[in-house]
Amino acid sequence: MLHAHDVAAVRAAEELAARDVGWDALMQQAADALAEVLLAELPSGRTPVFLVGPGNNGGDALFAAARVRERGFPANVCLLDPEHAHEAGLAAARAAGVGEVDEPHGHTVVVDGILGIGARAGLSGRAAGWAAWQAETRPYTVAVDVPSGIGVDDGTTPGPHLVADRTVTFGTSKPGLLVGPAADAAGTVTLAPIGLGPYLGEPVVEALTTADAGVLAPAVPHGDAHKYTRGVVGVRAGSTQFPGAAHLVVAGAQSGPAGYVRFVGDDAVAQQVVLRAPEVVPAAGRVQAWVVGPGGGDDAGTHLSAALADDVPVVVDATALQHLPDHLRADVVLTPHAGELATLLDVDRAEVESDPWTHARTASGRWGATVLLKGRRTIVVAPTGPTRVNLSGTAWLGTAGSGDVLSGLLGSLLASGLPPRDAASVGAFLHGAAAVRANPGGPVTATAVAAAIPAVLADFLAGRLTGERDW
Ligand SMILES: NC(=O)C1=CN([C@@H]2O[C@H](COP(=O)(O)OP(=O)(O)OC[C@H]3O[C@@H](n4cnc5c(N)ncnc54)[C@H](O)[C@@H]3O)[C@@H](O)[C@H]2O)[C@@H](O)CC1
Ligand SMILES: Nc1ncnc2c1ncn2[C@@H]1O[C@H](COP(=O)(O)OP(=O)(O)O)[C@@H](O)[C@H]1O
Repeated sequence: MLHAHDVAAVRAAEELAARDVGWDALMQQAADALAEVLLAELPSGRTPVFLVGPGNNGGDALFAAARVRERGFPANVCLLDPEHAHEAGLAAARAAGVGEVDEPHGHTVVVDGILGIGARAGLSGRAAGWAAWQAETRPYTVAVDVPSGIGVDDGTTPGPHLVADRTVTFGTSKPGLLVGPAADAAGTVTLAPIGLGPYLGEPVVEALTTADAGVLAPAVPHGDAHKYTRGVVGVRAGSTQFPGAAHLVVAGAQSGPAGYVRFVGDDAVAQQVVLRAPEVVPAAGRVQAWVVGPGGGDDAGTHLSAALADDVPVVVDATALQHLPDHLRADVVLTPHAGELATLLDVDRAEVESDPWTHARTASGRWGATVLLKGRRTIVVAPTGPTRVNLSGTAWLGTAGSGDVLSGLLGSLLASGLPPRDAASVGAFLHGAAAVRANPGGPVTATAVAAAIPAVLADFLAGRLTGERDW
């Protein structure tokens, strides 16, 4: 599991760590780790320019520039404010023979040490000018701790900021490196441990990795399992207008760990579902989880009420999102995309896209439900506990019907006994990985994504899942 902590938690941990080892040792560890990545990563034959701000982030950059120079490679520094630069760091850089330039222009490799976790989001003045230059010329950029100018704690980018190809972050990840538009500005994130681990509390954001199959353990059938102990998932989806959604939700439900799929809906649609998937039972009955809404018709509200009355976990998607009662339970999983969440919260879609985490939390708080906000980095917010962000997948997954497959898979995971946060986050993870598996580097259909899920799930359980994202 990847973990991210907010600025206050990092500051508190640094304070405690510094009591044990001293501030200087912490910074030296950070600079060492940064220099190692730079020496391994930086394109050879080009001189990097280290952009240096007034605080400790600039200090890290200065010490790292010194290390790079000491190892025989060229390095220039460019000070944002020559009156305010980390003194010991500047002395080290000068002693190592690092060059000094007044402006970064002309460099094609940048190390961004302007601001770190001490920054307010949005750069101004000279730093904003550097951000504009960087956006225009796109030098290869490594950010120190965080790209300068992002909203470190919320993942927003309300003003000028740098955009990195790689970010070397210290001690723990930060929310802004995982969620929202800021995460896109971070590029590939490398975690450099600097010994904060023992001093950090519970993370605010987590992300599943290929090593987290333990989350699926409660859903794995053992020797004496049968179809009912594996869980029954009930599907209330599709309509005469959108019969395909019924097939796709069923395909998603059948791809997961549950042992039985029921379908409740329009008779003609139910007949088609059974023709295509003969394992499905087209009748109401006891279920351990419901999926309601994809391709739903005028009766989506009635289906939602019926599902909620059953007192089992419910996945609420698409049309059913228009019929929410005032209060829901934590085992109800709402699965809007940004447009649907905007409608639910009566805001513009662009507002949700610029600050997805806040809006997902708002919805979770308002309804008391678990919210899975779909997108490039799908976000799962439960009423309590850390947010989970999904780092698997491919932009090719943005294809009609793939959300229907996801809702079916989530229903299966819930029916098999996973708690809502785990079901939602592992469902998004497997769904994204299946899209890559279905056709690496190219287009996929929702049907192909569903078909790829069982093998991806098996590989995940066996600890041999690779290539789970294409970015
Ligand atoms: N505290 C420590 O011992 C460690 C800190 N480390 C580094 O220190 C960084 C944090 O250092 P600081 O607390 O000095 O903070 P920063 O280096 O982020 O800089 C804060 C300074 O920038 C100014 N500032 C804030 N927002 C601004 C904006 N939008 N535009 C212009 N100026 C702005 C502030 O007034 C303040 O003077 C971390 O991100 C990390 O890189 C690492 O060396 C690891 C150890
Ligand atoms: N750019 C993207 N990168 C990765 N995944 C994406 C991207 N765009 C959409 N997705 C994923 O594709 C799925 C689309 O779901 P949804 O919008 O509900 O589609 P539909 O309603 O057609 O089924 C979601 O799982 C979402 O996270």
